[in-house]
Amino acid sequence: MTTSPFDALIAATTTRRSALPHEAPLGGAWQEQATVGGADVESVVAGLNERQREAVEHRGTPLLVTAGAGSGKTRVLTRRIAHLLATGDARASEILAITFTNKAAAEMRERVHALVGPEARFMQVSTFHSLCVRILREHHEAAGLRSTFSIYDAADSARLMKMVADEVGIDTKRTSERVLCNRVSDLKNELVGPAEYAERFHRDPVAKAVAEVYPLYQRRLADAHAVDFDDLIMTTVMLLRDNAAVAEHFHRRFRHILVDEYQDTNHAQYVLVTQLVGNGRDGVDPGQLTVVGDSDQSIYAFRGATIRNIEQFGDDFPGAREVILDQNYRSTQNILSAANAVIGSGQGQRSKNLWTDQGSGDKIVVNACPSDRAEAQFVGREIETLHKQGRAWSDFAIFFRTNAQSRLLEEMLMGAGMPYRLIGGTKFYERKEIKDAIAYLRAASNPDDTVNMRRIVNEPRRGIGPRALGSLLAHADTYGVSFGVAIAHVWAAVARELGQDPASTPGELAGFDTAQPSPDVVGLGKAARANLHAFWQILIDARAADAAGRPPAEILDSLMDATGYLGLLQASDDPQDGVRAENLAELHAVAEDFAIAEPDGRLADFLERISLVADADQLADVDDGGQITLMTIHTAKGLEFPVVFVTGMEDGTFPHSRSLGSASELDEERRLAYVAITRARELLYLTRAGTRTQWGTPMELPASRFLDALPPDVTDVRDSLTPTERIRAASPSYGSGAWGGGRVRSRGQRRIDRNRAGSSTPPTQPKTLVQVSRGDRVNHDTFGLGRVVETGGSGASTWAKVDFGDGSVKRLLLRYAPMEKL
Ligand SMILES: Nc1ncnc2c1ncn2[C@@H]1O[C@H](COP(=O)(O)OP(=O)(O)OP(=O)(O)O)[C@@H](O)[C@H]1O
Ligand SMILES: [Mg+2]
Repeated sequence: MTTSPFDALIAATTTRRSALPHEAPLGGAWQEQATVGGADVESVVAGLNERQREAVEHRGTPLLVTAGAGSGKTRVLTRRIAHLLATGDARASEILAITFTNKAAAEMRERVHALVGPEARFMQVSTFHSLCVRILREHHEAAGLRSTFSIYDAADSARLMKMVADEVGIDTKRTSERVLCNRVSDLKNELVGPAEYAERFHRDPVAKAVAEVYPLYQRRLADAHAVDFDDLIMTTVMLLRDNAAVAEHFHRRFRHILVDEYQDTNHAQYVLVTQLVGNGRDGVDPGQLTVVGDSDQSIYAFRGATIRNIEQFGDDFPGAREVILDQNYRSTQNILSAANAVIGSGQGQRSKNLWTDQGSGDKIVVNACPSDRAEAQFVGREIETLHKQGRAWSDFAIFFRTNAQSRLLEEMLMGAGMPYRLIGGTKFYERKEIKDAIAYLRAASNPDDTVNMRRIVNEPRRGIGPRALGSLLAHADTYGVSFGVAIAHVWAAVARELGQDPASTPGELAGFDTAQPSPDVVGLGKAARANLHAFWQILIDARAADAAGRPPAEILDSLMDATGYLGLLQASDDPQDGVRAENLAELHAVAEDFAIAEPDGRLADFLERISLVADADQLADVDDGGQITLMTIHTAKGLEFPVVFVTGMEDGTFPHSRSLGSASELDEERRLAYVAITRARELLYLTRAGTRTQWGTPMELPASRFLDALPPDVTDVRDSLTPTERIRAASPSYGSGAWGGGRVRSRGQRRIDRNRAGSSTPPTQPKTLVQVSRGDRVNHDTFGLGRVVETGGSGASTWAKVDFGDGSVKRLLLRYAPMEKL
């Protein structure tokens, strides 16, 4: 088995003990200790300004560091850890730092390492999710889980939700499984369990549906020995709440807890932090908590993040000290003035005053291009020119609001032969063949994982149609076993028919207790039975290989070969199948890399590793060999680049069309604009397109309202529109005519995935206005059923106030609202 990071922590403590000079005068451990002792406290605080230094040196009470973007919050956290170690105030194993992405965690570990030496590796730096996985794996029994529990990502959860909705007879055409998943996710982020939710009074039908599916969804997850992403946090919170001994263990272990990007923590994460800090009632002094954040960079409200956590830090942790940083070290003054102006133009935001002593720098280029294609070309030309002037490719980042915008930019870069990497986007792990291959690995690792088992049982086709599927499901139901075990029963029956003894295969490999009688599944054809037998045997062989310590890459290869999955792709003359086969080769490479990093890593460890790869982590995999970075603004949080292009600065693109009906969502878009602008160190470009093709229809969009906020003296406005285009693009009402014939997407297409950073949500398709008047009943994609209580405005700016029950009345611009009249 792999050593868990916690084992490493324990080892660290042991090392320190045996590393006393009189016990071990020579050897690695002792030298390690010498390096730590040798870290010089002064060098750790060198170059910090007075306030930063104050935060780094503070001891004794909880500490909140608030500051605008680029003022050194993350730097303070890193230096503070190094300072705790260098002064001997803490051992590395007593430190827990929580970052937003795994990439940020790796960076922090590296920086501390550079400051204090190898002891850094014994501290725990991770994201909330990775931390919880580790806690749950370590205490799985107390948490009521198997050690090999699966982690379902958003797509797995949606598929499970679909099955559950079908089971209870909820029409997912009316209330899509995504909507149900989002609601359940919101509830989990608020730590509201299924029983508690069921007790509430629900007026609106979506809420009623949620109350119905939530308990069953949880039961099906438990049946499959799986947890979804939100469960990771909620289950850990329950574990620490209900199990005092486990909680005390962590209070003793983590004496210093540091959280970056605190403005983006949700309620569940906040509770987790307070639990880890402890309250002293178990006889262990509360841990020392340090959090840093910027409420103006809160961009995850859609995942339940709340700046309440920052605003009420003082109440939550009495006696807390607050340190406010104001000097920015990242950007030029022009960039900062633009950021100040954009954030200050919101209603809900306080004014910001970021400043630097680095000088005003170049002006911000604002350019309107005739089309999205022309915009991509403009970006390409600028990058080429700057590159010729000596800038490295890695200096450039191109941002967009939604992933759908990346394709044209990619085509342009590919066409021009410029090296780039796309972070997020068509995510590797979301490709069908990759999901299939991982489903095979998961099904091998956990025979009860129903979602993945069902995904592959007929993939590639092995004659398991709806009828055979029905027989298997009925069997599972009758005998109270999982879907996988139903297949195992077929395998056993066929084996007996072939004169073999199923009991000669150990239960861990077969997926059920082979010593017990296994009833046959009724209603299956001969071919289906033979195929299921072969299918299950392949999974048994994979389990045997895993048990024998074979590396995950090898298990993957034999699964792909034995099932014929790879063979079919290779034999196909569809070029896309060729790409799919290449992607599988890429997955093989991922597994090999894993084996290098964790030579003893088993299949379950590999699966855990890949379920936690956040989008931004792809950054870590690429050397800085000079590539332009393409990413959504959400994934850019915390990062910085010398030259930044923010594209798609149009009302309806950015701010996103979905946000236009709600002041609070518009404020969130504004904060996103502030995050985007403050990533730039030296040069900033804000570009927009007069027409943009969305869902196959070219649309004319007016300039983003965020551009209006920019102070004229810091911008260099280059307008490549013709005068007519300019007039058209300036008139919001013009657009609605052009959209008249727009294709209206089906409901399920609109809101794709709220759970994912970088929001891959495609812009809502503007369409002919819904005509509604007071009293009409409507169905909104996200909010469900409601009644119109007021209407106003005219033409493209017609709005309606809709009461969706739950006490929520929303004002929606009809032009953008994904809503139909009933
Ligand atoms: N005292 C300082 N002297 C020189 N450079 C500094 C100082 N403090 C921070 N920096 C640099 O300024 C940049 C921004 O710092 P950092 O990333 O820590 O800011 P932040 O507040 O965490 O930003 P964000 O809000 O975007 O996460 C980094 O390049 C950092 O190295
Ligand atoms: Mg930061």
